[in-house]
Amino acid sequence: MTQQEDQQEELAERRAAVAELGAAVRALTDAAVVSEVDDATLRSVAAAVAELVPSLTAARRERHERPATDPPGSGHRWYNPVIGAGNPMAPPVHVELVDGRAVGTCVLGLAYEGPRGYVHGGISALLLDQILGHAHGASGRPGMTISLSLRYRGPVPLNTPLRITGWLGESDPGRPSDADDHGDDRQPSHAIGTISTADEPDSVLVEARGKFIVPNRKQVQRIFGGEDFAR
Ligand SMILES: CCCCCCCC/C=C\CCCCCCCC(=O)SCCNC(=O)CCNC(=O)[C@H](O)C(C)(C)COP(=O)(O)OP(=O)(O)OC[C@H]1O[C@@H](n2cnc3c(N)ncnc32)[C@H](O)[C@@H]1OP(=O)(O)O
Repeated sequence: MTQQEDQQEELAERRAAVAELGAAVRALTDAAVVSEVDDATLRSVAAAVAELVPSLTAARRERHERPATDPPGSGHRWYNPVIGAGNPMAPPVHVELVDGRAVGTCVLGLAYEGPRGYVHGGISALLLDQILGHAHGASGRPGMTISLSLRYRGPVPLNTPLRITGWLGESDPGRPSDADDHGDDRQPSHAIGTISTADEPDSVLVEARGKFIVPNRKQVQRIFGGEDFAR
């Protein structure tokens, strides 16, 4: 095996282990929010879970440090709170690009509840921000959200397969392209997204409009310390 194949195998192993833990803790979170067992059982589970923490934090990363799952250039985000298999907070949403559109699918359990039986509006905003980000990134230039507005048209049901779609709209027509010495065109992109159930994809429950920019070199330096933020 070449050294590169060795590294690929190691990375795949790491990602599989990370996804395994993510799924197990996600299941624990779901169990914690649906559980109606007696208080003594809740307390004994709490104590058992607390005992597990030090075995994970024995080797830890800090803010700005890359996890082993996301080597430079991979563009991966295994702990992303929406799509990351390693993040128990993430449903996770599975995203595919279909004809230039980003299409996400997921089922949200009771951990994401807002109105009883339905998804919290902030969670809908989180999913749409992500999917708009994918629609923008599909153009080859991943960016950052500078504005996001939502219209909640109908309640989004929990425990129901959902479909989240994002695509790019027209850019600001009147805005001059004042390309500066950092080489960006400083034209925010407009992205549009919707959430519906998988069964009724044409019935829009939430609609989002967002603007994205590609940070220029100075901004990347200021915010991310110069590292290519999207890779
Ligand atoms: C991020 C991860 C990427 C991972 C990629 C992986 C690959 C997979 C692909 C895809 C999936 C990705 C999915 C991610 C989805 C999640 C996205 C998020 O949640 S992003 C976090 C929330 N957003 C922020 O935190 C921005 C916070 N805002 C700022 O930091 C500043 O406002 C900033 C840097 C954007 C501009 O600040 P100044 O001080 O440099 O510039 P000023 O003076 O304020 O701007 C003047 C005008 O010029 C525009 N402008 C500034 N910079 C621009 C630029 N680079 N391009 C175009 N216009 C720009 C501004 O919008 C403003 O316009 P006006 O007055 O509002 O109309």
